[in-house]
Amino acid sequence: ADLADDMDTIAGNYKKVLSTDSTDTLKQSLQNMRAAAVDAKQSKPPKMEDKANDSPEIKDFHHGLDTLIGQIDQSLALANQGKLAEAKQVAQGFKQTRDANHKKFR
Ligand code: HEM
Repeated sequence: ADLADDMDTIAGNYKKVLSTDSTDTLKQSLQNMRAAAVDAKQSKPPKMEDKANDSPEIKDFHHGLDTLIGQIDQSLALANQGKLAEAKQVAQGFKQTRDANHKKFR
C-alpha cells in the first residue's frame, strides 16, 4: 500500500486500540497497525521522494517507524498476557512517536 493508505490503516486501528475493552480486538488492531507500519517502510515521505534509501533522512524515517513498531510490540506483549489496561497505557505513548515523526516527515 502507499504511505497515506498505510497511515490511514494505522490511524483507524489506533482508534480501536484506544477504545476497545476486548483483548481480542486489541490484539487484532495492534497486529493490523504493526503490519501497516512495516509496510510503510517500503515508501518514502512524499517530501523526501528524491532521497536515497541509505540517506540520513530515510534512515531517520525508518527509525521512527521502528520506534512505533517497538512500542506496538510492547503493547502486544501485555495484551497477550491479558493485561488490557497496561497494554492500552503503553498505546497512549504512540501519540508522542506519531507527533514527533509527523513534525519531521509529514
Ligand atoms: C499512531 C501513530 C500514527 C498515526 C495514528 C498516524 C496517522 C497518520 C494519518 C491519519 C495521516 C494522513 C494520511 C492521509 O493523507 O490519508 C498520516 C500521514 C503521514 N504520516 Fe503518520 N501516523 C502515525 C505515525 C507515523 C510515523 C511513526 C511516521 C514516520 C516515521 C509517520 C509519517 C507520516 C507521513 C510522512 C505522512 C504523510 C503521508 C502522505 O502525505 O502521503 N506517521 N499519518
